[in-house]
Amino acid sequence: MTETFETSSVPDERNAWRGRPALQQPKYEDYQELNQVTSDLKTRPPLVFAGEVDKLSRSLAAAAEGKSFILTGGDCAETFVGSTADKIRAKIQTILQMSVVISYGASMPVVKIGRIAGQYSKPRSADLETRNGISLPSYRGDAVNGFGFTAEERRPDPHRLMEMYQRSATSLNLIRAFTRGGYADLRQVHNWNRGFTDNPAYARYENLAGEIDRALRFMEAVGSDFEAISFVDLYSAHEALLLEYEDAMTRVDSRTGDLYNTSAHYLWIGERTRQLDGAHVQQCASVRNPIGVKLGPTATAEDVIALSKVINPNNEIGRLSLITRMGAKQIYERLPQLVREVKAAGIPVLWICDPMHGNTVTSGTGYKTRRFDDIMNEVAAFFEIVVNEGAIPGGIHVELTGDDVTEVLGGAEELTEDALADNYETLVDPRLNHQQSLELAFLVAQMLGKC
Ligand SMILES: O=C[C@H](O)[C@H](O)COP(=O)(O)O
Ligand SMILES: C=C(OP(=O)(O)O)C(=O)O
Ligand SMILES: [Mn+2]
Repeated sequence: MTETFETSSVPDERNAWRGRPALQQPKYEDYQELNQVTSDLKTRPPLVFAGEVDKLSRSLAAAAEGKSFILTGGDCAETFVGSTADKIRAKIQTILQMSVVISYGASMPVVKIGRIAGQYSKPRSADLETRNGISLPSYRGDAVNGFGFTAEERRPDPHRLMEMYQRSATSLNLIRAFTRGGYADLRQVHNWNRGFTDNPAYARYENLAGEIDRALRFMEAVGSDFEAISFVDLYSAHEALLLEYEDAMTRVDSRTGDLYNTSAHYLWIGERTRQLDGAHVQQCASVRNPIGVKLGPTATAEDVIALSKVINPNNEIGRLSLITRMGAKQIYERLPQLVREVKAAGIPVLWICDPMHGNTVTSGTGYKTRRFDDIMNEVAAFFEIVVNEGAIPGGIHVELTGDDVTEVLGGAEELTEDALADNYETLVDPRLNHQQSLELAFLVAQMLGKC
């Protein structure tokens, strides 16, 4: 049967989230205006297709069994003006390079997922931001309001949801072109590198690319079929935060009658919105997309078991990923017991490490930043702990950019507090720059190789 999406006969689960407590939502002035936008969105074509989502689900199942590894990366908060061809290409290139480093180093297929084409909304710690005695609503991502510190900019505007859709569509179009049209061909492995090879990460990558090149030339010489290396699958992902947007993009798959959220392939529920009876959990439970849940240091095995009952009642492998973000200081205290008890409960989960969100600090110069060493230490600890408990370290989830930003302290180039000001671009959380991302990939390859 041809895959189409219909909005007509809508199953009841679709609306089950309504009426549940919904945290971190914009407070719109005019809900009629919101309804106009969401009615329009409901008529728009899906951004992703059920068949693609199902393919990703199978790959996540493989990762849960240790047969592949998940790499999720991209901005903390995408911006509309930052959704340009150059910036998206640089992010894709970074993800491709990291996955080559990991799969070559650890002989493991890497499933590539971008926090791209939809990561436009943010949960915030505080509803208001105060500067010089003036308080305004916090910036909640370009899908909600503007970053500029004026009342007008900070007013939540429902029309931004339509722009989120449009930007996501053009970004996905570009991703599809890059990953299908020759750019992602493994024979381009050298061309993805850039910068000077006196940079340790680039030099290391250059060596590895040389080895891959020789192997490919050998394969070519013996007449291998190169179809499989000429394109890659790069899936899209974002935090499923804005309930009305995600609802408008949820469609019935005509092949099966099942609901799919067609705004992205993979969706995750944030640490701040993972309440068992909350709207976010209910909404994600109703769709067939694979779902991730962020878990901070207060998460317990009881939380996870209860969440699994709601989100993954049939215990499908790969459907539920647990994205732990404990922080380098707390991981040894929190993660071992969590993994042990979840394993003892016998529920299938995919363990993923987010080494970013438990390691946020403010620099002496006032920047929101992270230490590269903390990030590396949390990843290394994650592997050690998960393996020790007899479970499988299935992936990493990181905030990165393909650009040479100065947002995370340290790394081979030893970025200092003073250097943060040079090229600090993020509107919310600090991201690994291009070379720090590669350095992390080498660590992952090493850790994975030991498993
Ligand atoms: O990824 C995002 C941030 O950690 C989250 O939005 C909270 O940030 P805040 O504490 O600056 O509000
Ligand atoms: C807000 C985020 O994470 P968490 O929900 O883990 O704080 C994020 O991934 O940007
Ligand atoms: Mn973030």
